[in-house]
Amino acid sequence: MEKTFNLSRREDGIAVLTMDVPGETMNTLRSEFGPEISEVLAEIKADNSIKGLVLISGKKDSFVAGADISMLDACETAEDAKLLSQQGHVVFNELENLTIPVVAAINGACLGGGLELALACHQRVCSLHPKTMMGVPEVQLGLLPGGGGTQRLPRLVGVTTALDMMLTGKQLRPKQALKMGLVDDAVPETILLRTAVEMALAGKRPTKKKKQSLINQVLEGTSAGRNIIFDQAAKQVAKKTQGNYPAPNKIIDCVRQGMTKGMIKGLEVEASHFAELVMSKESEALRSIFFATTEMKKETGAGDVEPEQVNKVMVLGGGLMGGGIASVTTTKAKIPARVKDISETGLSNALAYAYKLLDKGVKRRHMTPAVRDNLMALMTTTTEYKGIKDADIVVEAVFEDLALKHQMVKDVERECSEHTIFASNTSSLPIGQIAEAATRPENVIGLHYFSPVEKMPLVEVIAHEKTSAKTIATTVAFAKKQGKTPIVVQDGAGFYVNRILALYMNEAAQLLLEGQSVEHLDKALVKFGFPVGPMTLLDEVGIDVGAKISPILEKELGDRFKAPEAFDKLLADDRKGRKNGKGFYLYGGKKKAKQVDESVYSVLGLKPGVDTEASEVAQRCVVQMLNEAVRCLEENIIANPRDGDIGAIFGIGFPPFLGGPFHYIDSLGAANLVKILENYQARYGNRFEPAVRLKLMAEEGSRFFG
Ligand SMILES: C[C@@H](O)CC(=O)SCCNC(=O)CCNC(=O)[C@H](O)C(C)(C)COP(=O)(O)OP(=O)(O)OC[C@H]1O[C@@H](n2cnc3c(N)ncnc32)[C@H](O)[C@@H]1OP(=O)(O)O
Repeated sequence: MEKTFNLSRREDGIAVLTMDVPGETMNTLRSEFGPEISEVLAEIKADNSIKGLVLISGKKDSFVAGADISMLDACETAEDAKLLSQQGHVVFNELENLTIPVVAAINGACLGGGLELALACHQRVCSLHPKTMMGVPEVQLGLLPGGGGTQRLPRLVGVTTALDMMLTGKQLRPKQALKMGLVDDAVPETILLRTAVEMALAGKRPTKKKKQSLINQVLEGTSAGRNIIFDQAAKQVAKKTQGNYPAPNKIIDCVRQGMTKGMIKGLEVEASHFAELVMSKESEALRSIFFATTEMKKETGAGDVEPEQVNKVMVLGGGLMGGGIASVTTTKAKIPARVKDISETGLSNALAYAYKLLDKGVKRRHMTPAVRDNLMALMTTTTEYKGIKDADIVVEAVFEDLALKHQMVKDVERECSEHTIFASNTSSLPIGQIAEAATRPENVIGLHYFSPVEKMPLVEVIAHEKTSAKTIATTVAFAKKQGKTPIVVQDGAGFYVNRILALYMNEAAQLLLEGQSVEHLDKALVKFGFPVGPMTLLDEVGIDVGAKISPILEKELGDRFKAPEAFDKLLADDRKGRKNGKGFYLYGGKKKAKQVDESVYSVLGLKPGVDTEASEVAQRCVVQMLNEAVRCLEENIIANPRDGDIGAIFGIGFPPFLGGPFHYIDSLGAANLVKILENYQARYGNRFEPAVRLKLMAEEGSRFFG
């Protein structure tokens, strides 16, 4: 079998151990490497001519991406997982206990177990390559660093910094890593190996500890101080996770026990907690998201049709969405974008949007002012159709008005080229209706972004029946260059995400009208696992936007989408939400904590009654979303349950620890969900009628995933 580790000896006495997993684009750690690495370490220990060791990756631009997640998925018992962690401890301890200096030379992704491997070396030097990132993202998989990271990281960079890294899973750039003492040097890739060799030749030197503030020295230097840190961390975790994610508290416990009772005890606790987490349903759900998104990275959205190159983009409309779309085009995809708006105000908004994003990067030292200015230069503006003849794709982000979009289609076909794609950012209008104005309907597609554009990873790529495969493939590739996760959905009012969201929001509105308070509704759904509650979301999206979409959905999809008429009173009272400072909550006040605008009850003619059980409130809203997701699948709006899960998680923040609507239905059981829906149908009406496919699955006892 081809070896993963290759040991080469240099004349200066430094040995270079190169890790290069055969046939893989990334190095990952697997238990099968155990015997091979132990053999190599024994060879190194036995060879007195070796004065030092450099560990480097044989991959082009990645070091080690962590433990092989598929290996973790294959664990059948907690004992299997615990053994993996313990094996890692043995190998990393053996590496750390070598008497010769060991230096990790890091170029590219150094994540999870990969960073833990580097932490077991005596020193670390990384390259300044754009892909060089270091972090322990295990928490995003519902796990914890199980290769000694919970013990070595705090001892290297301090408890506070280590907890921040482990509880957020943040990935650090070279200069950040150097500043915090995670690495001893950060150098151009061309001299990475040479620098590592020089460090090894210089002999073992403890990594320079970063200077800590006096208060941090006290907090971290005493058990009482550390307990304050741990207790604070636990409070923040409870607020952020609402108790839905077990990993963060286990991370805190590993660090607490290790710092209190020593590293050996800490490693024991780490292996036990790691094992429990590998077997947890939350981690299984989060790992499924990793596998899904990794698989989606390779898909063109149109089979084996190759995308066209997009070299120039035009954005019609410089508003909130247009500004965001132009910004991610220039700052992420690094493609020139020309923004057209009818007013200079709109154009300046788009420029300001991009500048604000980029300047944040400068302030965080992620980029230099020169890079910012170069990227800003990629965005140009116009109030005329000038300088767009060579646009490869035009993204329109104008008002949700069909006639206006028809005019845009005609303008673009007149002013641009025959190959130019017309992509509409419409959130609800069927693309087929927009394409009716086109002489080249094969070039018309939907490209639906979510607000805020720079933060929400999902885009829906909506093909109408005449959209060409080339248009789909080109649009999908373009969205990926913008850093988006695209799902290809079929044409239909509300497409997928807004369609399942609409029923969820309508049910929240019904509950409000039944006397539930605004804050209770929001707290119930946040407790369930959503990032924000439905009333907050309506304020953020815009009550007027919701009111515009509802009738379109009701007309196309049926009465179940009928929004409560009482909500018309909100618009009559000019309540649009955050955008005009008047909605379910108060805006513009000095108080940090959001406050409900109590006057909303009188506008709706309500007196809040007794808030019922939060789980019941959440369930009524969520089962509406689940049921409609199944309908979207049976109508082929979405291609498969995987896309439905990713769309809901990345588009509206469906709780990731549940794996998405379809994974959640599997965990609930189709029969159980049908029973809940039929119970609600009897109590609240036919809007709860179970989807046909769901009833069939209930009868068959089938699941969406194996
Ligand atoms: C011991 C404990 O601490 C446990 C751990 O270490 S848990 C693992 C922690 N590591 C991670 O969570 C990193 C996961 N990977 C990524 O975030 C990304 O892959 C990347 C940032 C490293 C690279 O991203 P990108 O350049 O977009 O490349 P792909 O995502 O497409 O990945 C390329 C191929 O590598 C495979 N891969 C990457 N990481 C892992 C992993 N940890 N386990 C298994 N496989 C991994 C990925 O599946 C791709 O494989 P393919 O055959 O090319 O499809």
